Amino acid sequence: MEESKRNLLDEEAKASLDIWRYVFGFADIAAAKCAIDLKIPEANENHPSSQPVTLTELSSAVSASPSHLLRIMRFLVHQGLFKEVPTKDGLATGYTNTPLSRRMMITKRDGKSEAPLLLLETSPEMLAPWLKLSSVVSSPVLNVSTPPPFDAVHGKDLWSFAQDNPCHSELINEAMACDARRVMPRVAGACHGLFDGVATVVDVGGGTGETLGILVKEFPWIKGFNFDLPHVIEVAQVLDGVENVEGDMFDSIPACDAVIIKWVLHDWGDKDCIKILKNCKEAVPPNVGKVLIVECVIGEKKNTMVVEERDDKLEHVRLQLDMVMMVHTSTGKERTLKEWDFVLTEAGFARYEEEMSEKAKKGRSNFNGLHHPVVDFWRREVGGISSRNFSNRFSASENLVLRLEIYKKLEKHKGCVNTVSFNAEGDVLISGSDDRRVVLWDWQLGNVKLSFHSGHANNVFQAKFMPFSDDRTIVTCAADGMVRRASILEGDKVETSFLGLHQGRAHKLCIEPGNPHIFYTCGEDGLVQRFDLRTEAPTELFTCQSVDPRRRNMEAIQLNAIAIDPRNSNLFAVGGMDEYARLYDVRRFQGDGSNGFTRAADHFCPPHLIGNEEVGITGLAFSEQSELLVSYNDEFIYLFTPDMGLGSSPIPSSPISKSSVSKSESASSPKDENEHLVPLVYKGHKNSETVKGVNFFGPRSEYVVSGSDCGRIFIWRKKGGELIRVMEADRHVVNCIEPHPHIPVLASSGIESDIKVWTSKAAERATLPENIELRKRTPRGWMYRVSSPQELLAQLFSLQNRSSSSPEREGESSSATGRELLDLILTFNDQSDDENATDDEDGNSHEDFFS
Ligand SMILES: C[S@@+](CC[C@H](N)C(=O)[O-])C[C@H]1O[C@@H](n2cnc3c(N)ncnc32)[C@H](O)[C@@H]1O
Repeated sequence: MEESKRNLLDEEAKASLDIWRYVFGFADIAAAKCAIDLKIPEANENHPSSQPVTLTELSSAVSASPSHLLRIMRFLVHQGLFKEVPTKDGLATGYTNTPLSRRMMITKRDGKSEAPLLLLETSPEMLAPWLKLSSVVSSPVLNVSTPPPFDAVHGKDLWSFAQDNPCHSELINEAMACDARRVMPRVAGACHGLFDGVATVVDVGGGTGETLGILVKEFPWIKGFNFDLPHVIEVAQVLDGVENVEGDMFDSIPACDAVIIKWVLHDWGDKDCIKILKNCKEAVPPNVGKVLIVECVIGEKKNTMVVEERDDKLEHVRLQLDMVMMVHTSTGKERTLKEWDFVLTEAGFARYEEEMSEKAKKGRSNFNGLHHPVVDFWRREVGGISSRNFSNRFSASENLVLRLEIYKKLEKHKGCVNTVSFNAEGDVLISGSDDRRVVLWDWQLGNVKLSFHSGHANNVFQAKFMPFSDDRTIVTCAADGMVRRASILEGDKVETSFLGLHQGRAHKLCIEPGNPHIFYTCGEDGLVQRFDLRTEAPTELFTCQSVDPRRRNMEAIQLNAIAIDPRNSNLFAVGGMDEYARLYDVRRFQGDGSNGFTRAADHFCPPHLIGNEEVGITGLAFSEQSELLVSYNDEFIYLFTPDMGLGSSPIPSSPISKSSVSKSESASSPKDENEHLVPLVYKGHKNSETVKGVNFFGPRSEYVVSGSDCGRIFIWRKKGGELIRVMEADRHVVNCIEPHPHIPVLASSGIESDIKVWTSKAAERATLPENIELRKRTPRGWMYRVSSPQELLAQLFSLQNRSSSSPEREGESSSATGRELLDLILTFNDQSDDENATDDEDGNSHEDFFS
């Protein structure tokens, strides 16, 4: 037989069967509704013997006539809704549930049951308008004379009808809530990061609040506002973290950081839809606000007029839903991407992003999706970029900086916390403390994931995860001069080992970006070492020396800070006890520690500080644009662009000037003719005590952050240097501020033993405090925190060595050395008065580690 003929016959055969789906199709729905009404799935599920339920047992459980029930069950078993299987003794048969019938349990609120939706759609009020479908279609234009089907039957639109009929309103609300339970956990899962930094969310047309209830549980920092018509709000749930607000979305929507609008826009035609979207847009802050739309997208037609083979069997459901809109709403419709584009553009949204649910995505490739995520789409005001980039763009918002407030205080350490940093993913925070312990935190929950002794004999100054080590390799440096490695083994067992040593304290380490093996350390001995975890011993790169040729090889510059340029990991900068930040190029290292490499490739110093012996550098950071941020003690923070360098041999204008340029004089009248070469300055904080870090904040380093001796955190706009935020953090000095790698979250620590995690959750935007002048505090002496007699001795020896190995220093600045010595002793006395015993959890005292 010819192929075309055979096809025709096949089609005929199929049609002769399919026709009955239409003739008696309603029987499927009605029988399912009957099962729900009688609670047959519940009777099967709750049968005490966990045996198949016999007909007699079932009829008694649901109070139904056995003969009718038998026919209903025969039909539903044939439909695959229930199974009929032999009882254990094999003497009879009984019924059991299937996954499908479990989705029809009206008493279940598990996110799977669709029974309330089925009951709504099969209610007489919703069924009657279906019979009027043809009248809408035959009418060329929707106008007063041909009202939409629902209005034609009930004399008013659905929402007015619901307002006047509380029982029907309850059916709608229950149906919507059951859908929210199914969809929202998926939306929340896919929105990872989307709500970071979002303090307030309004759910427009939120029904009785189920959607927001799920969101605020998932993202507990959110304050939710459930916004709906008064008759819905009257019966809305009272939920923690959710406020119910009545109103009309066509008038206005309460101001918030983000709007969610789920299954609402499809109820309305384009004109109304654009009006609602405009109101959503107005409710959120310009440029950074988010509008999250949860709706389905109908597949586009191809030229052949065949619906694009888009993804999955759900396309049928989407098209059914479009029919529902035609019957039950006045102007509502499901939209294709093009149609969504139209309403979004008309509403003034410049950018948006479409996101498929994971299941819908999978369905695209394997066509077996029996799942029912009709909702597979949401859009964001800021779009066209990946989720991570999206959150990054978001984190740059000044609005978020102004809403930063303490989200969690992490309490476990028993001494000052000298270092905090995040892992690459950003879900774990690592800290190190004077108590010599390292703690890994689930900072979102505020829980300790792991706490272990670093193996250091003194205050841990830095602890960082090595990249691509699955967060199992940690490197540390400390006041004992040691550099150590901690390996997290199976069962969270930790092994620590010695890697290298500095004479005097080892303040900082920096890791080559993306390299799981290589990092650098610097210490008060002026030494910079390169560690490669694949080799046994570190490489001593060089000892930092004075820029003055007469002093070279005589006096090491104590180093406090080291940072790698993220754009060129060959370049790193160091800073310490003089005025110059030095930039080195590791490629110039020749292996013998001589000539080329020991000289820095470039030097940076604000002109007015050149020759100033009083200042030193405590913190360094590179921006994403290779700018270098330098924090000076007893002075300010400066931002150097790469072209501001003084070269490899900056020669002080005169013999090292003791009569340095006075700060105020130079700050107000920089001596640079090239105005653009003067580094930007950030002022207001105080950096006299401790070795204070400095950092950038924001995905493109839009902000500069620093702690202060007054216990506050200062945030400046990088561009222009304007101070925009001063946050109360600690009672004492704040040393360390670390930004989260992806989202607008900060961690801070200092002299107190807790860590503060800051998120943008404040309801109000903060303003600058009236009086930013610093509180007077008794200085403890710059950079001296001496917590044991042993450390005091070590510091004294170090000081003595530095002086004796530097006759010039002795000659020129013996008074400075004497002052350092006095500071040191006074500081120790001061601290030993109020210092608690810092025995760690293992019961080890400091002495144990010295022995
Ligand atoms: C299809 S339901 C969606 C409910 C909920 N968003 C969900 O998906 O579970 C539409 C909601 O929009 C609400 N609504 C209708 N007109 C409104 C208006 N003018 N202002 C605010 N809400 C409205 C209805 O009361 C209803 O709760």
